[in-house]
Amino acid sequence: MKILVLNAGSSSIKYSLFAMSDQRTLLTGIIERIGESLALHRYRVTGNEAQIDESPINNHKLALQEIFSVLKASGASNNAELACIGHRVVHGGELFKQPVLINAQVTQQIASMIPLAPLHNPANLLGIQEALQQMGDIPQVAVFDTAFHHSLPNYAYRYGLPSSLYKEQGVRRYGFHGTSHNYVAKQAAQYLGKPLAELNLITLHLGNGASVTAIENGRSVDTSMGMTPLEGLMMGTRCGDIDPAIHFYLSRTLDMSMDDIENLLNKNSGCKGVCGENDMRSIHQMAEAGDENAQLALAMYAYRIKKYIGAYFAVLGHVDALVFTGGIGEHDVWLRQQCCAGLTAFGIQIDSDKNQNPTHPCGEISSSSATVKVLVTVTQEELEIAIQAEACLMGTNKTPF
Ligand SMILES: Nc1ncnc2c1ncn2[C@@H]1O[C@H](COP(=O)(O)OP(=O)(O)O)[C@@H](O)[C@H]1O
Ligand SMILES: CC(=O)OP(=O)(O)O
Ligand SMILES: [Mg+2]
Repeated sequence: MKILVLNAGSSSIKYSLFAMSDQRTLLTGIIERIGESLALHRYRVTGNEAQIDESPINNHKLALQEIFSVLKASGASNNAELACIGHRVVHGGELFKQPVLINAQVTQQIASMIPLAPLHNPANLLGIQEALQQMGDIPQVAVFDTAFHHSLPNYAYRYGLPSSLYKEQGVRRYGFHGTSHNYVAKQAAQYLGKPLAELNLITLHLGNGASVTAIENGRSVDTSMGMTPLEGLMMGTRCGDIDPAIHFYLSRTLDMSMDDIENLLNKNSGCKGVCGENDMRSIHQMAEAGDENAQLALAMYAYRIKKYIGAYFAVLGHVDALVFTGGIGEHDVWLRQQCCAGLTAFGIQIDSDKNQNPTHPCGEISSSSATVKVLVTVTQEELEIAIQAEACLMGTNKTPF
């Protein structure tokens, strides 16, 4: 059985084709900068050279057409062999606690959640619609970022706002990156040789978007992102936790519209707002060259993570392991050191040699005397989506959370 996974973001689409018998990747690619003058398409058919193509791709529809033509030309699959297409859908609200086979009603329900995820759900829906046009009646499965966090207790997911806003408008914490938190938690359990249901973990997904999750006995009990992916850690371009009164202040003193503020907080804040750059590798280069704003952005980024580690220690009482993942969590040696520094009282201590070069796909970087393991795990959101889509398709899908 082969499964194609589409992870459509606002300006990029990642895709992977898997052979499910041994979870092998047959083809994987990403189109970035969709809508800009030159989009960048990188893909690789396993066993062949990576291909890079720069050309204008004006919209998601064209990007998807390109993906399907690569898929067909690669010979990696044809329509007959493709069992289903799995989609990452960011917001599933309270409706979707597990993956679901997509039909017209599900599509409409995902659309109804656009106000809760205006930057993500429209792109996910486009992916679904285009796949339908391109591939006809091949089954499609939606796998939700929010699903893993359905186990949050009400005192963790409710905001201190009037109950009617929760009951009538759905204003609550949902949490995101659930597929990744779930995947790396399973990897950590395997590494530690214990059932996930017996483990307390703090998982840190640090990519362009970033979130931390407190996992108690294998279930998510708190997470840093909120009603939308804007809350929590400071991110590449998103502000994370801020005083909500800043909104009124910006509106009254700078006459900013709601759209201006939304754009500012999502796209021009976080590291980009502080130092003008959102890519962590570039921020390090700037900091090393003496740029004080870049140095400040790094210090703020690490400090926010450390505060959440402390908070989730208090939530969990006992922690078996911290798990770093995402492009930054997997690669940024300095950052891992920085956000664990000074936490020996919690049992956290990093071995700086191991931290330089953690083993893949799951490496331990804590010192041998530490009571809390610190792990670096490569996340595979697309593979996890394929695994969950297969279970959904085969009807073996049980509510896992
Ligand atoms: N070697 C590295 N050191 C520090 N940061 C890195 C490194 N490699 C990638 N990153 C950072 O990872 C981030 C992207 O993470 P990724 O998980 O790929 O993003 P996405 O959320 O889009 O999946 C970028 O900020 C990038 O700079
Ligand atoms: C939900 C979210 O923040 O996703 P991403 O990190 O892909 O932007
Ligand atoms: Mg990622």
